[in-house]
Amino acid sequence: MLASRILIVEDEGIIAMDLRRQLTDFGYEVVATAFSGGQAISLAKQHKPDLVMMDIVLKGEMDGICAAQAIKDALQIPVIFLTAYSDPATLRRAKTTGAYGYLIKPFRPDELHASIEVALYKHQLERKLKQSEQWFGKTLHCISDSVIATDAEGRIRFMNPAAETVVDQRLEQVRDTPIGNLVTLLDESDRKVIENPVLKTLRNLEVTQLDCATLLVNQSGVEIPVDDGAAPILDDDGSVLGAVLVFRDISARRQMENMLRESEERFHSAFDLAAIGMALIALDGGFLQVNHAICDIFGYSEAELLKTKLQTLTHRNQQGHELSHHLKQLLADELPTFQIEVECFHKIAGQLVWTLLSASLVRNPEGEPQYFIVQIQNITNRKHAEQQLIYLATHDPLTGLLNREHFHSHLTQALSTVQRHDTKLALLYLDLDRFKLINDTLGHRLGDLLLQAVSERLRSSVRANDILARLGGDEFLVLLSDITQIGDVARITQKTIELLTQPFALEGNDLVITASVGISIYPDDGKDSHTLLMNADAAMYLAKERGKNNYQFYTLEMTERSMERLTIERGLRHALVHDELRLHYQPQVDTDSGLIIGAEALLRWHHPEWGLVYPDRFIAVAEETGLIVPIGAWVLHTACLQAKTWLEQKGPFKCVAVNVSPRQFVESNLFETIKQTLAETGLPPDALELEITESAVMQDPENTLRVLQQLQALGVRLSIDDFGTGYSSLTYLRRFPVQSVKIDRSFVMDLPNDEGSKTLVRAIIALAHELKLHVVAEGVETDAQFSFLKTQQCDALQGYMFSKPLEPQQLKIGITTAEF
Ligand SMILES: Nc1nc2c(ncn2[C@@H]2O[C@H](COP(=O)(O)O[C@H]3[C@@H](O)[C@H](n4cnc5c(=O)[nH]c(N)nc54)O[C@@H]3COP(=O)(O)O)[C@@H](O)[C@H]2O)c(=O)[nH]1
Repeated sequence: MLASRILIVEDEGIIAMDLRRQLTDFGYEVVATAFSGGQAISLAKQHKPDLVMMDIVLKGEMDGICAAQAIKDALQIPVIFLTAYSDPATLRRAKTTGAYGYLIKPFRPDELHASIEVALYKHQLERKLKQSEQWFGKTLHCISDSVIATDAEGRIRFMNPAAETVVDQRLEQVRDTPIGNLVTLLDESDRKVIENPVLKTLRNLEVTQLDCATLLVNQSGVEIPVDDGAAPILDDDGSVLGAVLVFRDISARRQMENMLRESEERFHSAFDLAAIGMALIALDGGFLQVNHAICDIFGYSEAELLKTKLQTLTHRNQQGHELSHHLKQLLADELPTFQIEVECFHKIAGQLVWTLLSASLVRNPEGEPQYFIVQIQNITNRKHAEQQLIYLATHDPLTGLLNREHFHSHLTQALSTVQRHDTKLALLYLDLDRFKLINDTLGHRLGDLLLQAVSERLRSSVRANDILARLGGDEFLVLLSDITQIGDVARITQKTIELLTQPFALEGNDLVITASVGISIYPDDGKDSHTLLMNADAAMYLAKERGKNNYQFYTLEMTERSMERLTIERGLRHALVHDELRLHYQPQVDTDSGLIIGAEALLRWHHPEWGLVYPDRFIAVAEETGLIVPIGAWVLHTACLQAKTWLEQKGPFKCVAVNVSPRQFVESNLFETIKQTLAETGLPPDALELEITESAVMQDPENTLRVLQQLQALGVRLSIDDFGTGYSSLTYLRRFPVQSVKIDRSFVMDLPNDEGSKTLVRAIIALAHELKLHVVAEGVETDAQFSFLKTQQCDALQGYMFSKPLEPQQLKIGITTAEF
């Protein structure tokens, strides 16, 4: 332990030396000896001793008392006076310096030692006390709680800055005033004045805590909510020194509490009155709190729902599993919130409710999950509307069968399944025969009813897992799955065709219809939906070509035919634009005079690579694709222009015959086209003869009749081509306004040897003449045929015997058969 350091102030050298010796003997360190007051002050500043031993009477102007005062003020170093004087005046002066000892010379060494030790101990105690006071003072200065201390009479002795702010007074202004004068306390509930807790504490010497909501009215009259309490300050012996009042401005806390309460109220009213369902749900799924809307959604009362768990209401389908998964993610803090559409059970058994469910998790301040907040909206109507839209987008509205697009996705799906199971699929492409005829003659309403009835029959003819679709018009698709034997496909198809041929009784009509079916098999005829569909279509075309009302399996040749058809279609489009079409003319000669009285315009295609292409190769494609309409218009215009030049030669030439295909009747405004062509070319109407086949008439008799009547009124001549090949020729001869019939080449071919042909040709000519119709025989190749036809008084003849079809400049009008 270090020796205490002492400064001696003594102007008598011997005494000073003696004192130094004594002090050293006691174990103190004498830092210096001063001989005057001034020297004492400067040495004290220099050495900062623990104690000063100060003589009172010193040489010089400053005595020891003044020097001690200066040292205490500047350095707070304790001083012990050493003096030979003990008169009251000196003692009084010495006392005012707060001296730590007063030794009267001469003093004993043990007296000196004891005085020094007491002084040093006392100073040390004081210093610690001061430090402690400073520490507490600073603390009180910094804390946000208000502290007011009073003496035992309740007079204010201390106030920290926080208290000064609340009461709106400085300590200096209110020191020693009774605490009751400084603050007034009110009970917030009844606004009655409450006794200051300090006074109660001083009376009872107990801690007083105010338990009511208290308002402190400060010096400015401002009311501040506080929570406060007072405690007595007791001396070690238990005597009361005063009391301390501690209070806190709780305005901010109140504000927070109010905000929280309001927010809770808002939440509760929002919760209860919300138009959408809201619920607080426990972590195990049990409903903790529900509002009216959620009860309405599920049909349960609040009490019933509170006994229920969310998982018992939700469907155990994929969305139900997703919901459970998302709730777990919320618990694991992997999601902040989520929204999901879930199908739920209504209280009414069997009734399902579609809901949009949003959920988030509430955690306590420690982060532990408490409960879920769930919002539930009833979206059943929207879902039904969506389902309706999906249905409309995927189904044919007339028959309720799948539409083309949706069938495609079903087919693709079926293909991927069948690929895994290594089985076969059969795709049936079914087209009703002559449906158009029914539609046009009996009206679209009946046509629609027929399509619906056909759909029903198709439904009844396939198994539940087979897929049916309507492609549009009168085309249907059937996908037969799990095929093991191709024979089964044939049987099912035949059964379906037969089923469709049973009459349909619709609105008093017994309608008979047939169907042509093309079949493609997976994987033999294609491995993807597009190829299978294309090939079934090709097979269906063959079924049509083979007389309709039958089915055909796809073969490779069909693809070749399809490719050919496609190539021709493309080529024809090109030909139209690039002027590759030509007309050749085959003369028609008067049987009696042998003069050329007309010519049939026959279409040729001068293909840049293929050379001359005959119509047998492309007319069918032109008809199928509708290209016959623009091509036919071109033929009409070209033939009329040519006929006009021949007419102008003033010879026997009467008219040009132009073939008109069935589709021109159906798809173009044929009458207008012809009328305009005649007007543009200047050809008289009766110099134009239109050759229409019986099939054209049969496809749409009503419409054809109407157009023919218009054309007749215009003055155009009409001829039935290929006469005799159709089955209702005679009927139509009577009904239609034709001027001419053309005996088909197939009857002329076997003349005059074949008795049947002879009989038929004879009958046709007789009948036609009976009806005042002009008769032309085509395909006349031999003299024998010519002689027979001449004998039968056939009016005109056409055939290779006279001329093959020629380019227009080769045809010499006015020459006789003899000159060919
Ligand atoms: N819609 C349209 N059809 C047209 C048009 N041009 C022709 N066609 C039709 O194409 C079919 C084939 O015609 P084509 O190859 O020109 O054959 C015609 C004659 O060349 C052929 N014919 C004439 N005389 C004889 C003969 O003595 N022997 C024999 N083997 N063939 C002969 O007959 C065809 C004319 O037949 P038809 O029309 O029935 O009078 C054909 O069906 C044409 O109609 C067109 O512009 N539009």
